[in-house]
Amino acid sequence: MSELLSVENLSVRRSDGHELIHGLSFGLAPGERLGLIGESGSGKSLTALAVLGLLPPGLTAHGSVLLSGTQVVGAPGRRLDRLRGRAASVVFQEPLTALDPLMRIGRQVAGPIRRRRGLRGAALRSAVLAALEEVALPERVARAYPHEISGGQRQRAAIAMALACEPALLIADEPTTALDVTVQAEVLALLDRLIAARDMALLFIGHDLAVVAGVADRLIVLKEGSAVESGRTRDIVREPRHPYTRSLVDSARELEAELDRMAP
Ligand SMILES: Nc1ncnc2c1ncn2[C@@H]1O[C@H](COP(=O)(O)OP(=O)(O)OP(=O)(O)O)[C@@H](O)[C@H]1O
Repeated sequence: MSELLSVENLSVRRSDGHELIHGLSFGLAPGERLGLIGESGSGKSLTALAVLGLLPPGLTAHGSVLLSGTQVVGAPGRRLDRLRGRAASVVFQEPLTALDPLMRIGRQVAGPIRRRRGLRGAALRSAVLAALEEVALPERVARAYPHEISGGQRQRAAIAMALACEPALLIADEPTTALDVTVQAEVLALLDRLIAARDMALLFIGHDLAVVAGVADRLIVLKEGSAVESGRTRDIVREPRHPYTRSLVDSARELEAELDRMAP
């Protein structure tokens, strides 16, 4: 299978030379689901941003990131603009970062649909409603401003915007961490269904093993900017080799046992 994303020896450095990500390598084929797991500050978000060529000022990527055959490291912004959305789009932890507070949801979802599919007028309006329906949002949400809907609905709207570009790869950076547990489960099930239906590849980032293992077929365990373990999710959960991975598995099991005890 040809690779959609090929990351080779990726490092991220600060301008003073301090390295935050140390030589990561991984690949993703169409339809594959990879989870990046690690504690806060382990470098998950920087990896996602480096893949999209979106590192904040002062940080630089080194190595190679081939996204749909285009080299992202060192590429001019214009070339990457064409790639973002189509090759890969992203859903962040906090949906408000993706949403404009002063614009109604319908207009925001319309933006990427117009750019990607060139629709206008009535055709654009019905495509927006279809996109909202796909993420189980009622029609009235189109007329709402972000602050008028719930956190779960905002994240669904952000997912609709990310999917409107029909990306081959969806990067989801802690997409449910800011949500209540029940809403979290609904949004995860929705993502799972949409990704399967569109045969998209997924790079799913999270700190909660139970959540990441539930969506990803393969895992990379990150610690202090390095991959300490990688492999099939099933194998890692059954037989973690690195002590850090073992601690993640143990705490996920403890939580599970605790929930079992609390269950009526
Ligand atoms: N703009 C920046 N300038 C300097 N250092 C940064 C910058 N952004 C992140 N870092 C540092 O890089 C390291 C990795 O950060 P990153 O945000 O990728 O972690 P993370 O695993 O995504 O954590 P979280 O789960 O809290 O989002 C951290 O030590 C962080 O302090």
